[in-house]
Amino acid sequence: MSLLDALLRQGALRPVDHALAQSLRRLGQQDGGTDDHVLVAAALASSAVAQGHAGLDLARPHLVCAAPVEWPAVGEWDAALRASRWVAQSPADAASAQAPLVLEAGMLYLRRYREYERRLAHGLRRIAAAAPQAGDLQALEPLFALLFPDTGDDDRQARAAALALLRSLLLVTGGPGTGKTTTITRVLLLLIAQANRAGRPSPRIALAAPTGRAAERMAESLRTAAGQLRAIDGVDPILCDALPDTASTLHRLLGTIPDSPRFRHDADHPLPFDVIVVDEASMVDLPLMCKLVEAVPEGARLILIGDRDQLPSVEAGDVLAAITDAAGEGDALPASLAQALSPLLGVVPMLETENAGVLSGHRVQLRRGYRQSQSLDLGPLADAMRAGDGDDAMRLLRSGLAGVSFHEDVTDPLSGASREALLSSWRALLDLHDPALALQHARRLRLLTALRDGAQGANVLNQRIEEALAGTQRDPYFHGRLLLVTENSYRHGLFNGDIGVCQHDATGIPVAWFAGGEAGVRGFHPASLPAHTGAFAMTVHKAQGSEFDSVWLLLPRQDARTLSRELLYTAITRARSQLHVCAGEDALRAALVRHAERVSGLAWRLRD
Ligand SMILES: Nc1ncnc2c1ncn2[C@@H]1O[C@H](COP(=O)(O)OP(=O)(O)OP(=O)(O)O)[C@@H](O)[C@H]1O
Repeated sequence: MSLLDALLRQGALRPVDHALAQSLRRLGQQDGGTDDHVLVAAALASSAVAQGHAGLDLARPHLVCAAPVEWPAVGEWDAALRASRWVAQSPADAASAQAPLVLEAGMLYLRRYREYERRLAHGLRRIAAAAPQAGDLQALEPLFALLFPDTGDDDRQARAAALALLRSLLLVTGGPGTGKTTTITRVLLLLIAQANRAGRPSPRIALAAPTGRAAERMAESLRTAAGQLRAIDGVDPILCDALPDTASTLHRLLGTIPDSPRFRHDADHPLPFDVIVVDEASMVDLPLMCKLVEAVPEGARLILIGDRDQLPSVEAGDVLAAITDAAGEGDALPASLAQALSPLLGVVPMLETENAGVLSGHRVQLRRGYRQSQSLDLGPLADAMRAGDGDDAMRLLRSGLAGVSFHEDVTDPLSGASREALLSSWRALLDLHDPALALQHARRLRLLTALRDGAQGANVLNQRIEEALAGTQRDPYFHGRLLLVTENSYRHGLFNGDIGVCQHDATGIPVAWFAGGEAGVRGFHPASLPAHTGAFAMTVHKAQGSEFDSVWLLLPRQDARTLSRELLYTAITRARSQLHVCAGEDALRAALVRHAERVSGLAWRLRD
């Protein structure tokens, strides 16, 4: 039996992956057939994209397919692909310009994804290469000193702000509460001051994030940070007035075209902004990042903010990780840059070479956490999980960190002692009649799970919670039910990940309320809503970009492929003041061993 048939028989391929291989087999029949190695690689390249990889790494097919089969030797596979008419080879293989597959640097891509990767790398290089007008940095020094009073070798927030003045492309990465938004607000204020001093109008600034909820949070944090700036003696309030106070989704920023994968803004119709700031960049996938970067106009700045240790985007990507890898880990700056920034930063570590790569000196990793909640000591556990250190994570969980409760071996938090703790919080929603208050209350508690389906999946958990709150004969939109929107609807202004609450009006008619709009809340008839589901429990993937006062994390009884250290890290860092972890040691350790690694060629495309 051929390897392709064996994979199919084992259920290791989706019908669509198999269909691609089958069509190549059929088309190749007149020319003496297509090698089985090529067919398998084609099916796996298609499957790879569905699993978030940019393509198939021939040396690591197990990342795409866990079937217990013997994979072809890399050399043999590579030779078969090179000999195939379906496979174009880099750099430019004119003879097979229409080939559906591309082989490059040991990776087999579906042509479209290789193009996204190539175009994204090209676009990032273009932005990084543009040096913005620095102006007189000395003149900005008094404002800079007010905004960053602790400037010293170790103040990375100050480093990020100073770099933003001289760089068109900047990545600001860091864990929750490391001051990413605070820093960016100050960066924007400096850019406004810089323009005004030079007699130019304030820059046109766009704030965006991949989901509606993340955009809302970004705008909220920015408004808070702007409020803090106004309180600093000596900061001109007119500069603060020029700060943006709203953010949109990336889709809205780029302008969706109904039934088209294209956007209104692209390379030919660039975005009408001078500074584009994107939060939660780890959630942006390869095609979207490519389209965004291409729409950044010549001379504009792009600032990407994110936490690379979080779960990568569901779609093909892990773009942020690849870009940060290309930018390098170190803090040292090329000598010319370090010297240029010395009026603001004093002495900074310098690189030994000026040519350390196109993205060197374009990234700052913020390390110090500022959101110190007395009640929640998450830092050490987050560090252990990020590092995949099972021993340390188990020790910390068992030792009882402030605000962290470990319910070891609990596989069902909806039964036993924890049941009432969870239900009583949600029951309070049944008695609230003010939608704004109910939405606020909804942020207090969330049950997060790694799975969508099965007894420990979000769907079943929601059904059980809803039954406990409103009975078996319940109205599907009972008063107090929480809803999660699962698709973007521009018509409604509702986006994947938005949370709403159902309330019955005085006449008993159900209305689904969501945050937003002039009044702070917007009501919809439930029948008119875009696709949605219950939201008392949700998957960690859906919770990305949101925070809750109290998080209950449930891990599956047995190891599951979706478990990874990134999933655990993302889940626990959603908690603001209390974290409950319901898990067994085996599942926890298995999750921490697994790295949600994504195959991508972006880092090498950006490196030289
Ligand atoms: N340099 C600083 N000194 C004191 N407090 C700070 C500093 N930087 C940030 N903070 C405070 O820390 C808290 C978190 O800051 P901020 O919201 O900017 O972090 P963040 O990294 O954007 O968080 P998140 O990942 O949740 O978006 C805020 O209350 C902010 O005021």
